[in-house]
This record gives sequence, structure tokens and C-alpha cells, in this order.
Amino acid sequence: MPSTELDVQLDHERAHLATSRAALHAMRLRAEQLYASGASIAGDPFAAETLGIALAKRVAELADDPSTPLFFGRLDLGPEKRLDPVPDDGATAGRFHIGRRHVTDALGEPLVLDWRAPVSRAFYRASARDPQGVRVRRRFGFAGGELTSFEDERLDRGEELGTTSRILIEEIERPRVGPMRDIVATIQPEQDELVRADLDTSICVQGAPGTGKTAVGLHRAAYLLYLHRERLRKSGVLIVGPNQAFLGYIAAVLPALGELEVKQSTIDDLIARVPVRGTDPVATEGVKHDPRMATVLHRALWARLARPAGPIQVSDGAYRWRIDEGVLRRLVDDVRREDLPYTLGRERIRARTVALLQRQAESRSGESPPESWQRRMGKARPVVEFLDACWPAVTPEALVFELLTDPQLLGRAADGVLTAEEQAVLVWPKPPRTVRSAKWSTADLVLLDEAAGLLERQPSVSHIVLDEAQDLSPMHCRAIARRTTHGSITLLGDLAQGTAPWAAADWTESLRHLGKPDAAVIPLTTGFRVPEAVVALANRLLPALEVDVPPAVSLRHDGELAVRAVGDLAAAVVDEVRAASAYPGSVGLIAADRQIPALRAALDAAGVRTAGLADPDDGAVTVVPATLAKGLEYDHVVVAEPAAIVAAEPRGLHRLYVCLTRAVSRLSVLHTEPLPAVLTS
Ligand SMILES: Nc1ncnc2c1ncn2[C@@H]1O[C@H](COP(=O)(O)OP(=O)(O)OP(=O)(O)O)[C@@H](O)[C@H]1O
Repeated sequence: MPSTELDVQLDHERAHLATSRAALHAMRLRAEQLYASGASIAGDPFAAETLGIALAKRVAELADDPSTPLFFGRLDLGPEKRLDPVPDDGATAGRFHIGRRHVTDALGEPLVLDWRAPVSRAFYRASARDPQGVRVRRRFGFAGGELTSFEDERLDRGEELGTTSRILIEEIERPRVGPMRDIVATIQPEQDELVRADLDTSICVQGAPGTGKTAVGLHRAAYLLYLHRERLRKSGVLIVGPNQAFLGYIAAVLPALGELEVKQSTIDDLIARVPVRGTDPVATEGVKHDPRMATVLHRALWARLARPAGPIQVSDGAYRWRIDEGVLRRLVDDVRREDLPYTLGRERIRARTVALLQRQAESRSGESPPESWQRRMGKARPVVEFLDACWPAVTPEALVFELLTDPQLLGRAADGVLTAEEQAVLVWPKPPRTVRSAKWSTADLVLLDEAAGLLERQPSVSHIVLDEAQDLSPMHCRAIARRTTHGSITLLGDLAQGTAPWAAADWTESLRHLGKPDAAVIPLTTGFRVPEAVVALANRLLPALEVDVPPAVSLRHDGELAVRAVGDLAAAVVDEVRAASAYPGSVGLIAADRQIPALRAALDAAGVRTAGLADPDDGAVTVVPATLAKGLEYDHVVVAEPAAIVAAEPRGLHRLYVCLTRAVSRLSVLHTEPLPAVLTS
């Protein structure tokens, strides 16, 4: 395109941007006015409050962030795809700008279409081979909210840029500062297919570091909320991530896409029903996370049932009623066969016992006794004694407490399921005296949740996105399965990054425990973060990680890698970090957890500004313990002493693989001890 023509078109697009911004502003003003007058329109205080909340949300959703473009793409559709009834004026019919949210003018005509709208799909999926009715796809380049360039693909003429798009490459190579950003402008076709998968479809995405798994999960959540807003408002979408630092890092993505109400949680917080005040030895933790514990708990619970040993005789003040032992036995057997959660079963026994008494009262008087009579009989001492004897009430805490304090009881429940050694490590060495004084560990949380699931039904969430899912134990997966009985999941992970003792070795097992055995496992293989040279170093570890995963192909041919033997680790770290700070973008120092305090002190002493994960500071060097590096990324990463990272834990090589794959542009590896042999061979 000649440069004058290009300038004309750019001016045209800038004018459209200005019009769209003004329209968004007007939409927001209207929402604010409605909000201000909400109290007077609504009939009563409750309605006023509900309306007020909805309108305040709407106002917040319509906030314009001047640093992000209102649209990032444009589609010119061919005549057969035009949706508008307006006669073709040759200029704008069949033309749609695509952005983060809908913007309409005063007449309700769309100026910008939401990226999730059906028409927008073609922006991500159309190709020269399958143009999907698109004549021209235009991508816009922006700097600080100002439109600076555009790039056209004439799909109708077979032109397609794919991953050679300059705008895509610039976006990928842009320095990272602060929390994670959305990727709506450049979602790739293989990612889009996952983002737009049906709500009822559960998927498992296996992808090497930096292939966009987290991004895909977050965008899928936003997409599902757009498409099924009413349904999901009630039962929700939940994002589960490995730790608070990670959740903090991704927290801004959904609000940037206009989704302000998605809950995010770590798996431990999701299932925590008691405060964690204790820790377990590794061997004990391992057994508690083993799926065989589900059988043990199940057996321990149902072993509490006893056969009725005698009739019940109940007086209601006027008459005395009796139910024979045989009838009670049948009653308990019948309810047992109904396979209800335990507490529901107990209540059903109570209800049926009262019904039997009621029938006797009816046949005597010919009238049905009042509800108050039924309630009284349900609480009558002989009825409660019968229930307590045959179907005793129990809490999850009491059930787990009994198992962990009583070797005999545990032995009966675990017979043929756990070995004697496994049973021995489960029992508390110093048993607490009461349930209340128990110091529960994080591993106990999965047992308590499993027990709670045996007692009561868990409410179902419509969709759960599970990130870094390779680290979920089978018992974690069961906890999620209980919460998605009627919902679906997006499982995101990389088997090579599994660092937990129970890390998944293949996805089939995890999916089975998650109750979604038929979910497809889909690979993502294009790497958007880690430069080629760095991927090549990290990939040397793969054979030692004993997992079968497709290797990633990096889109980044830039980037630098330096591996240096040094004499004084702290001094070298200070020098390296100082040198890194000369470049734009973020700097992260990753080291074994126990080395972090000394290295941070050395940086502080040298006057280098540092920040921890809990207190992020954009201009400072973030000091990251290796165990918290998962999912994070920095432009320049300094990994200090790989041997110490490997030595710190049984799956230390997997941890090192995670640490080496955090760099967006440059990775410096500094070591005083020899590097792990697999890295140098
Ligand atoms: N289509 C895309 N366009 C631009 N950037 C992208 C795209 N996909 C992913 N990215 C960027 O690549 C980086 C890595 O993405 P993300 O963190 O989602 O990867 P991941 O697979 O979850 O990585 P890890 O396994 O290390 O957690 C992020 O900065 C993300 O914004």
C-alpha cells in the first residue's frame, strides 16, 4: 500500500477509535446516571440495592483504560457473510472492529464487537485455506493506547501471515512489567479452539512452558461467562492455581477483559474447612494423598453402622407406639442400599421411622397427626437412641480424628488396602486429646474434604479451570470431582513441571480421579515465552524427567543465554542483576529457598532494590524462591546455583526445569558447584 494511502487509512482508523472512545464514555455516563437515579426508580430498598449493585458493576465494566486499545482488529467480510441489512455503501458494510468489549453508538449500532461474539471467531480462526467469509483481516499496532500501525491479510487473495505477523511478534517480545496481561489481540487458532470449547466439554491441555496454558484457561473462563452469563452467575466459574503469588500474578487478566467476579483460589484454600496448624513427614503426606485413603475413609465411616438390637417403643404422651426389630433392620438395610451420603442416610432413617409411627397413629385415630407431632417424634429419645446406635452422627473432623488416633480402628478400615508401614505412618505420634485440639496439616485437608464428601453432597460449580494441574494429587482431584459432578473442567498443565511428590505421570489417571475420564488431552506446542536458546538448555533435562510430553517449538528466535561458573555466588548475583537492570523489562532472581535470604541481603547491601512475591514492586528485582517460581515469568531471569535447587527436594530436577523456563528474553545461570550432569552432557 502506498504510504499516503496508508496514512489516510490510519487516520480513518484513528477517527474510528476516537468515535468509539466517545461512545464508550457516553455508555458509561448513561450507566452512571442510571446508578444515581437507581434508588428513585426502584420500588423498595431491596430492589434499589440489587439494582444499585448491578448498575455499579456496569459502570465499573465500562471503565475505559486509556492505555489499552479499544479494538485491536478488524474484519472485512465478503458479501455472503454480511450480517447487516443496511445496503452496502461500499465503506463500512460487513466491516467489524474487534475489541475487549462491545461499544455501541447512541442508536445501538455496534462500533466495536466483543472478541467473544460469534462474528469475532473468524478473526482468530480464518485462514487462507478456510477464509470463513473473511476478505481482509486487519491487526492494529498500538503504543500506549495510541493507534500506530496496522497489518492486513487479504485472505481472499490467499495471503496469510500466521506466526510471522509482525504485530504478533512485537506483542510476544514486548517487555513484561507487572502482572500477567491478556492475549485477546493475538490468540492463536490452536488456542482459540480451546478457549471456545463448549461449556459442557471438559478438556485437558498438556503444554510445555510458555505455550499459553494459563492464558487459554483465563480466556476460556471469560468466554464462557460471556456466552452463559445467567447460568454461570448462579453456580460460578472458579480458577484454581498453585499458590497466592501465582494467583496475584494472574489476578488482573479477567478484570481487564471485563470479568470482575471470577473467584480464584488455591486448592488448599478451596477445601480448607479447618485452619492448618500442623505439618506431616513426607511419608505420611504421601499416604494421605493416596487415592486408597478414599477406600479407607469410606470403610471407616460405613463400619459405624450397627444392626438394630431390639424394638423401639415411643410414647407421645397419649399412646405408646412400637416398631419391631425386624422392621427396623429392613429399614436400615433399605436405606443403606440407597447409597446416599451418610448424613442424608441418617436423616432418611429418622424420617422413615417417624413415618412408621405416624401410620400407626393414623390407623388408630383415622387422622393424620400434625407436623409438630412428627417433629417431636423425630426427636423422641428412643428414636434418637436407635439412630445413634445404628447410624451414629459424625463430623468429618471426628471421623478423620478417630482414624489417625486409633490404630485398631485404622487397622480394620485399612486391612488389605494399606500396608502395616503405611498404617503406622498415618497414626499421630502424639495424639491430641480432642478433635478441637488437633493440629491439622495441609494433607489432612484432603482427608477432611473426602470425609465431608462422604457425609454430604457438595454444591456443584459450573466450570473449574485448574492450572498447574500436574501437581494435584489423586485426592485433590477427587475433591474437584465432587465439586464438578454437574460441571466441566479445563485442566492445564505440563507433566514435565510436576514437582509434588504425587505429581501426575500421565493425564489419564488425573482425569479418572477428576471424574472426567473421557476428556480429550490436547497438546499446545508453540512456545510464546522462552527463547529458543533457553528452551534448548532446559530441554536437556527432559530425558531425566521421565515423562512423555511433546517438546515445544519456540516462536522466539531472539533472547540470550549465559551459563557461568563463578567464585562468589552472592557477588556474581549482584553483578548480574545490576547488568540486567540496564535492559527494559522485569528482572527475577530464582534460587533454592534456603539461599534466598542471603542473596537478598547481598542485593540489599549492594543498594539494589528488591521485592518479594508478596510485595511486588515494578522497578525492583523480584527475589523468587524456587518453590514459588511456577507459572511466573520475567524478562531477565538469573538462576543461582542449580545444584542447590536440585538437591533441595526429591523432584529437584523437575523444579530446575521450571526455574530455567521462566525467562522471556535473557537467562543467566550462575553456579559455584558443578551443574547437574544432565545439563552438561
Ligand atoms: N497468543 C499469544 N499471543 C501473545 N502472547 C501469548 C500468546 N499465548 C501466550 N502468550 C504469552 O506467553 C507467555 C506464557 O503464557 P502462559 O503463562 O499462559 O504459558 P503457560 O503455558 O501457562 O506456561 P507455564 O507452563 O510456564 O506456566 C505469557 O506472557 C503470555 O501472555
